[in-house]
Amino acid sequence: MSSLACSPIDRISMARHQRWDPQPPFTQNRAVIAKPHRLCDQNLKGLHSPLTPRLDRRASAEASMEQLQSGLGGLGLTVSTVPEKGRCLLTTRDIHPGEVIISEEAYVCVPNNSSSEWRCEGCFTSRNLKKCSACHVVWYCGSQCQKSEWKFHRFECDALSKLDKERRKSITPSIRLMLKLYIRRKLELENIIPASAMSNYKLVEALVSHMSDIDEKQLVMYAQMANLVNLILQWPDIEIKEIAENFSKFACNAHTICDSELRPLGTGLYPVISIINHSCLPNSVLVFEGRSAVVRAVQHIPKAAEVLISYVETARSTMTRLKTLKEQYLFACKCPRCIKVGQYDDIQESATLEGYKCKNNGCDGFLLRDSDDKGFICQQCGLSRSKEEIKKIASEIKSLSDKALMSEASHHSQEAISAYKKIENLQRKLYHHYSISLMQTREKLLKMLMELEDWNEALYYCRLTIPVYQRLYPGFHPLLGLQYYTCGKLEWLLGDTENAVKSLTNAVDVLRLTHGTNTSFMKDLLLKLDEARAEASYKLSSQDE
Ligand SMILES: C[S@@+](CC[C@H](N)C(=O)[O-])C[C@H]1O[C@@H](n2cnc3c(N)ncnc32)[C@H](O)[C@@H]1O
Repeated sequence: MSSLACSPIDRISMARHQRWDPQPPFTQNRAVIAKPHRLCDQNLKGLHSPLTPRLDRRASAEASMEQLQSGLGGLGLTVSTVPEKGRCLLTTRDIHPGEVIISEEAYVCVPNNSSSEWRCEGCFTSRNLKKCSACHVVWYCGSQCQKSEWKFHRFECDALSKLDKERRKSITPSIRLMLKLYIRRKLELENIIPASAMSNYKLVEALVSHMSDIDEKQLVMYAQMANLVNLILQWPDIEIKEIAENFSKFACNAHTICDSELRPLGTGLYPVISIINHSCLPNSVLVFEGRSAVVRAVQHIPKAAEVLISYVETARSTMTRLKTLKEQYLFACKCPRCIKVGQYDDIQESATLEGYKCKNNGCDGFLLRDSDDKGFICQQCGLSRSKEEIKKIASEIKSLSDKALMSEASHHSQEAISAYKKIENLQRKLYHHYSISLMQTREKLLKMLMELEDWNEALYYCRLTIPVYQRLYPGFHPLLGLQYYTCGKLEWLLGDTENAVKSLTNAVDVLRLTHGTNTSFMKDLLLKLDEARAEASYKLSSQDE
């Protein structure tokens, strides 16, 4: 009773392994603003100073805040302000694990299209696409999506169609998100799209921009991008300075929209969910159902507690997380994990995740630099490893990585796999078995082997990653649930029903909290678990007979 109705490759997640891309848009990560090409003159004057506050603007902001509070009140939530963090979202009731805290439609969103990948403007699918025949920038899967987007695209299409071919090529998703933001504002002002308590331009105005904290280089980039937006729209009532500030808002407030398996699809602005602050030990998780953002509790959240999600990959050393948060979100995290920076436990954890292993294969210790910086000493057995030996292995890994990347680029999968296997071998000698780098290589192999439908080998590498996932993502983390799911699907496919039941059960235990149970993704998982259970009991009863 196998469920092999569709091809196995469809049944197994792959692209979420993209999360290790050096430029993440990964899951809860915020959007990365892509640099536009070939831009016109800059206008930096006064960009550092805040926009002139007007009295009427302040009054209407206060009114908008009151409406927001009443909208949130119905959900058992409230907005407050805390020193050092700014606004924050608090609960006014107990929230149970798995409960939806808030869900929000995108105020504006765009697919992350590039020169090599396109998605439908409406539903983000990459199948059966047709280009807009007027602007040649936007794609649709059919007339339904085209119709639903038309009220926005009407204006955008008109503006984009006037650009020459070269300039159209410089239209990045970030530029399009900004165009759509101004179009949405216009539609709201003209009452074509009604503003509501939980969805209006005032909420965008209230977002943090950090304009006075960002460096000159970044400002220049935002000014260039703002110029381009201004040039495209040519509307008299928008200021370059305000557009630049909105780009800065995107950088610390926009979210990467992902599918259920956390594969990035697009970028969206969710002004209410953007009130939620960060913790490296979050009590909630943000997932997407289509273009809607959904925040679910992953633990019990008592009344009057702050709702917290993670903006960054939590499976990183404290130093790495702090650096990323500072660079991208401009704050120093003081969450319960980050305040431990420099303490012995934290040093041990960082050295395990990102450092080297003991030379003695039987030893589980972690290594720290010796006092004269000539090498590293195992903190458990005292054995030392020289810098030269480490450098030698690291340089072998580097040249193999170059080779693997070249093979991948030229679609020589077998060559790439063989190079990655060699890398994995060397990394096992170099890094601790909980190392993130080693896990990334195994993820890479898992993904490539699944593409080649080598299920046995894929399962081998998948199983190796599970203990690392369990350590890196304690509690209820969607990535842990998804890894169990991949493992369960491979086991089921290979006829290892007993283990498939265990892995799929583990997946359900995590994912029902992070993803709920109503989506087609979850219904599919629950169905697979039922089928695996039925097959396992059938096998058992056949053995008894
Ligand atoms: C998406 S906004 C969150 C809402 C924001 N506090 C506000 O007032 O609108 C992200 C910004 O909030 C602040 N923030 C978020 N989490 C924080 C934390 N744990 N500690 C300090 N500041 C934080 C930082 O300024 C960050 O750039």
